[in-house]
Amino acid sequence: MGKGRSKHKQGLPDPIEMYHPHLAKKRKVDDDDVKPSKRAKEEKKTATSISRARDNRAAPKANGTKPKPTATKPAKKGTKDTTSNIKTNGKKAVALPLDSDADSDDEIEESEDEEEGGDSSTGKLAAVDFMGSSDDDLDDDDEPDLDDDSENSVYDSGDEEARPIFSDDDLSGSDAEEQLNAANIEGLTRKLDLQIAREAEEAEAELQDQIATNIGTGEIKPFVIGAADDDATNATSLTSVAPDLALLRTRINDVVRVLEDFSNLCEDGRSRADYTEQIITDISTYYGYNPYLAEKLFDLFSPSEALSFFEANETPRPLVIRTNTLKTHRRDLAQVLINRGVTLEPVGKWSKVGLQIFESQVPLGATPEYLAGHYILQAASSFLPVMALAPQENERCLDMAAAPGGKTTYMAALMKNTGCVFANDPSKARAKGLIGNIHRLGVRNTIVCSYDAREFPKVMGGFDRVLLDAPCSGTGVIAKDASVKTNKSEADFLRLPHLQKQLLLAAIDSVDHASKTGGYIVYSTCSVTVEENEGVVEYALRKRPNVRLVDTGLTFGVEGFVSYRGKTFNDKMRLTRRYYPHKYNVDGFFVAKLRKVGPSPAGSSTGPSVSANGAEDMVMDAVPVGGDKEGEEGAASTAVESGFQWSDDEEDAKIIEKNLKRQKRRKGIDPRADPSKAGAKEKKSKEDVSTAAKAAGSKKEKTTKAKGSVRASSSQNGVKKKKST
Ligand SMILES: C[S@@+](CC[C@H](N)C(=O)[O-])C[C@H]1O[C@@H](n2cnc3c(N)ncnc32)[C@H](O)[C@@H]1O
Repeated sequence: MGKGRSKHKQGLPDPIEMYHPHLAKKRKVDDDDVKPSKRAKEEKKTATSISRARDNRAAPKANGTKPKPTATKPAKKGTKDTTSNIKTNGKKAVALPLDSDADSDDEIEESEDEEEGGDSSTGKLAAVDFMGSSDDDLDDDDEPDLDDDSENSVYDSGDEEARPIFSDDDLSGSDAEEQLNAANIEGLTRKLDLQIAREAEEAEAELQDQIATNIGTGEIKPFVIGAADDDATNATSLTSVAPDLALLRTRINDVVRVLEDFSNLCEDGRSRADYTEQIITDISTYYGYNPYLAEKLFDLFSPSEALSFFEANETPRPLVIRTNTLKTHRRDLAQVLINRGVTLEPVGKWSKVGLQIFESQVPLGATPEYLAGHYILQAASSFLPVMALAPQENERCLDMAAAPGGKTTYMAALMKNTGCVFANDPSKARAKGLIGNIHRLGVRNTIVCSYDAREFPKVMGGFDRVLLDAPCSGTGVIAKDASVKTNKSEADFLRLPHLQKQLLLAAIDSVDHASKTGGYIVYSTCSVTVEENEGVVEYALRKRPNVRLVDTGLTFGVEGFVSYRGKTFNDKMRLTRRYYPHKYNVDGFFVAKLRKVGPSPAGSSTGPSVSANGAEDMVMDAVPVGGDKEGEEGAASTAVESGFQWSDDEEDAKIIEKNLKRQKRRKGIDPRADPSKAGAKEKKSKEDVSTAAKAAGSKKEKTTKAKGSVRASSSQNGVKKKKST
């Protein structure tokens, strides 16, 4: 487990270098250069190897070919300290910076800091000792390690110093001088040989580089489009069923270069659109995307950054676990897992609960600690919306789309099992996983319910904070689910934003603007498209003038778009945060935080006027699981030609109505049948919700009762609810 995974730390990264074929190739030469361990020992380790390691680290990915990319392997960020299973971070001290962050939002973590002694240096030393103490049976050096760090190590094991080849102590008098000369000559000759060999290698690599990319001194223009047009066979070979991937890759690189220096490199008579069209065709063939999605994703970035994004989607993100602070401390968990043969390191300074796993001798989903709920396997980026939400103790919070509960259980942990979390998910199958996680992790302040969240304001409101981690197209998690490449069509990018907009309005309407401690809504998706993110937030800002965008409080992330392809968004959209795999080595994600400053407009707290059974069908279709052929056809009729489009309310309504009718027909229900019958079904469906949700009441009149149950739940936890509900 963990082998072959990227070893780059997640989150706030070292400076990112965008993909560049030359650099990549050069870097490969450098990498090869340092490979023979003999040479590594001969050369002085310190300054040179540090700078080389840094260079490597700054280039998380490079040129690659499919299906087995020949890419330079992502350089390892950390150096494995052979005295423990903790990775160092290119620093001399092996200290595990556990919980060294000054800010603290949770008592357990604070107490950890206190335990470490207040003095940060002491704390670090303690951590060193702690890690060192567990080294005896942890040395996995015997294990053939594909990801052996030694190549890129900044330091070898421990603090072992680089020893000079010649030591004064070994030599004396003229004998010594002779020996010295002989040794010197031998040493110098060897050094010279190595240097010559290296130069020859570099020259060869450069030559290959030039041949592959037609770069030369920059005077030769890539002849990419004409080449394909003129030579039908060549064109076919690049785009046919079995395309020549190496050639395709070369052409992609060349077109990127042209697009980034268009006035100098374009062929006569060729427009930017010609090149763009070419590269999108090539990218979809090379990486296996449908052309619609390839274009949509390509448009988000500069050409070279787009290539980095597509490339990053070809490799998995590191495995991360979140410490369940309801049951343990990260330091303790780390130690136990290290003892089990897990190589890990804190996920980054930005999180006090995440551990990034590099290697494991045991299945992490089946350790006693896992079963006891000491941790949950959770992608690093999915910590972020909860951190932005920052739920407080004793608050009443709603997780609108909660299954399988990674975020719900994190919320409960931050609230220290006080107050109340309503965890909602309309998919009963997925809700089972949610309930399982809640039990395993020892969460006691959460009520599970199963509504179409668009109905939530009708069911109950007055929450201090609402998290809407919306169903989405999953364009941020393509590395995890490659089916997204082919099964997301234009129809999905119409249908999903409609649903997301309605869900966001419902989230806003469920919040108590007068909350003493909160009044916040966090909207997140694991998608990077603008329609599902800024587009949805913009719509909500327009429809609900009683909300404002506020700072997410997250310490890293790219600013959201304030304008995109001719559409201008609210100026505050820059407060939203985007996360990209190629930039932070995390899943693609979007996080926006809103504050409700006044009551929602009268009559606004309703979702679409649909029956519950119809709504549930809609919900199921909205869950990101493959393309719905029927849906595609239906929505395609309203689609506009361009790759990027905005829909209005009228369009929303039409699409929803169409979908509902179709779903009813599929179920054998006449869509024109008497709605009162649908009402009967609605009643039945509502009877199905979990017992806890029933207590909350499925009708508005029952809201007061539901709130009573919330109070009961809170007091069960021995906590007095501050705020009157
Ligand atoms: C991105 S997943 C949520 C992941 C979850 N927040 C977590 O961290 O484990 C989106 C969820 O939205 C749910 N969903 C789909 N349509 C919905 C709707 N209309 N109302 C509420 N939830 C919905 C899906 O069942 C799915 O579980």
